[in-house]
Amino acid sequence: MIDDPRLAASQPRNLTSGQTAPPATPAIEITGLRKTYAPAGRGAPREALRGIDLTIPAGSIFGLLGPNGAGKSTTINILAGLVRKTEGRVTIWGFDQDVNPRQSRAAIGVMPQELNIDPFLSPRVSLEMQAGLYGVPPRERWTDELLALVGLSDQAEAYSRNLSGGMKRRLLLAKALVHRPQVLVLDEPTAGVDIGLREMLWTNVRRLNAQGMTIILTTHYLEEAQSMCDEIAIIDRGQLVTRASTSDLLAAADRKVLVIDSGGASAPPMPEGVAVSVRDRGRLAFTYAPSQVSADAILEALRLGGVRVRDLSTEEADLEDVFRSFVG
Ligand SMILES: Nc1ncnc2c1ncn2[C@@H]1O[C@H](COP(=O)(O)OP(=O)(O)OP(=O)(O)O)[C@@H](O)[C@H]1O
Repeated sequence: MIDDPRLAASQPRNLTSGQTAPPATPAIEITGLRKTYAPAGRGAPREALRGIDLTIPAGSIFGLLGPNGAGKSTTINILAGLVRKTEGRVTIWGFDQDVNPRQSRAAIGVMPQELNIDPFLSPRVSLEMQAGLYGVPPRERWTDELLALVGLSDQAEAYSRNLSGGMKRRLLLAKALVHRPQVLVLDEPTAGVDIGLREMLWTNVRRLNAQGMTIILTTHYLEEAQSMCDEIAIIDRGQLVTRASTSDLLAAADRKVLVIDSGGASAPPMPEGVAVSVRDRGRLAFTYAPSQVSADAILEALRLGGVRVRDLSTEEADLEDVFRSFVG
């Protein structure tokens, strides 16, 4: 069920000018969220969300991760008011979606995955119309600033159908910001985009976040989530499997790699739990769980085996390891 964005509240909050401090309440509070899609034809109903509880603190850059079909888009579409939840409670910037639908809608802006742009409107007209739909009075609009922010000032009057795919994405970001939402949701914003657009996006995200905007991000690029997000939730098959700060998740991954240049010597017997592989230029890589085995034990095994260590480096776990440990 698609709701009409014209129902949104007409009170833009001047967050990006730094007027609104984050509230004591979280940016988003989700409790017992369930979504069952009605069956298509004679098929079975599809349970996309099976009881999600999630709190997203104000001011964070929050990553919502999960494999295909996990329920990320369903969650985001419920937050955006585009999909009706089956059960549960959703609060955005302190406003309960069911009690204060207009205020909760006005507090959130969503940059969707799909390029849903009217081909016959220019970026300027698109932004003005979007601002109108959100009830932003003309004197409070920031169309020129937004066009500059996303690097579309030169294309402001062009037909949107003549914009490149990357430019359309820039316009989607600007559209999500017309009503100066406190919470910005980016649904797979960098899927298939070039490096220039990525950089523009991350620069803007960091800038908006520094000004107090809460950012929620879904992405399949885990290195991007690792570098951008303070906190991460992983969902799988409609359920929350973990939620923690990025640094705590990485620390808990319990995986390290010790890489040595042995001058071509092969690996001697290793303590239990150490996996050996060969890297480029014959370097040996020892993967181990720091909670079970110390680097010292590996070096001692090398010494006992008569292997000289010419050079040595270590690698920490990354978000990919964390992700794999939770969703296989
Ligand atoms: N409109 C719909 N009607 C029926 N089932 C749907 C609908 N939208 C999503 N689903 C189903 O709900 C489940 C969750 O889908 P969702 O799109 O939320 O996952 P996702 O985590 O965003 O996946 P992806 O990373 O592939 O975009 C999937 O099984 C999907 O097939």
